[in-house]
Amino acid sequence: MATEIFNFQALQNLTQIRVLDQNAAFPLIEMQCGDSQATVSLYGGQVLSYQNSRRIVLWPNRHAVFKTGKAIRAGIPICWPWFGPHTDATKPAHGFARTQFWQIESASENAHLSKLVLRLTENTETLALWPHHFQLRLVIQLDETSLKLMLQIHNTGDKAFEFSGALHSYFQISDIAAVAVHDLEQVSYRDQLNGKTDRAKAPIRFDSETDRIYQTEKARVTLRDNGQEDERKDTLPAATQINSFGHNAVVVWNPWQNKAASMNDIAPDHWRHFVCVETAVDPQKPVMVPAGKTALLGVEIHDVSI
Ligand SMILES: O=P(O)(O)OC[C@H]1O[C@H](O)[C@H](O)[C@@H](O)[C@@H]1O
Repeated sequence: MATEIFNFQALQNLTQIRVLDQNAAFPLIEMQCGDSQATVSLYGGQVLSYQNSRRIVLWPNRHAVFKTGKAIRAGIPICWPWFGPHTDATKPAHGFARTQFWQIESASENAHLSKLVLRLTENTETLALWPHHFQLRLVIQLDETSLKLMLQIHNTGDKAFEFSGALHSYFQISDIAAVAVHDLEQVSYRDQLNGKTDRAKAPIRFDSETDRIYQTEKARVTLRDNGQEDERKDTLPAATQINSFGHNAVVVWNPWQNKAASMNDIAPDHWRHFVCVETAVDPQKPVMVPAGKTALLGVEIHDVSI
């Protein structure tokens, strides 16, 4: 049954892309290419983990909660068709794409690339929350040096709709005190904690809760991690380049200790080991998609040497 719903047949004969357990309540797909590996959840249409030959790049969150109706806090949740709280408080924060089961549309592989395409179409639940017909396609491409996600947002209805949202990437870091986000200097941001608008000259460093919407269409943001060596002695200096497409904002978020303590899916102190740098469409500047047209929102992530 699950085979038909999720279309696991699309993975037949592939060796680099496989379903971990066809009968699991929350099916996971593993993708490999060379020494790179990613895990994808059909619930949420979500990359849950990504590592390259050198290190873990996306925060896999070993304490993530898998529960229908709740978003999985790990990897890259898809926030769509709105970002943040809805004006109608009965509707879920960050939309419904991250709490729906997606289907496999197609998959392919060669020695240099593993590619998985997931699909989500409107259904009675989504129509009750958002009265529009749509088809989302998430194209996930893993190669030896990068992970690329392209969300194709197709309006299959007969009138235009607007959306906001985010590819809400959680990056694994050695320690929040050891990282800096570069390339957003001089970009105006809205601070979600106090509603004020500001801009900064220096790269972003973290010493308290941070929740900012940077208003930018610039492609590149660099996350540098000085890799303070901890007791495990397994951290390295690293830099991740995050290239965004189709966005008009980049959100930078870390909940810090108190807020993290109120979340049942972040283990004590684990808030120190991730930072979110999100490829976003600002809810104050939604994107309009005319009937029959397609919009794109994408991110490509790779290491850069420092
Ligand atoms: O807990 P969630 O609903 O997944 O949201 C997690 C966070 O997402 C974004 O980064 C928002 O800017 C934050 O305000 C929010 O707290």
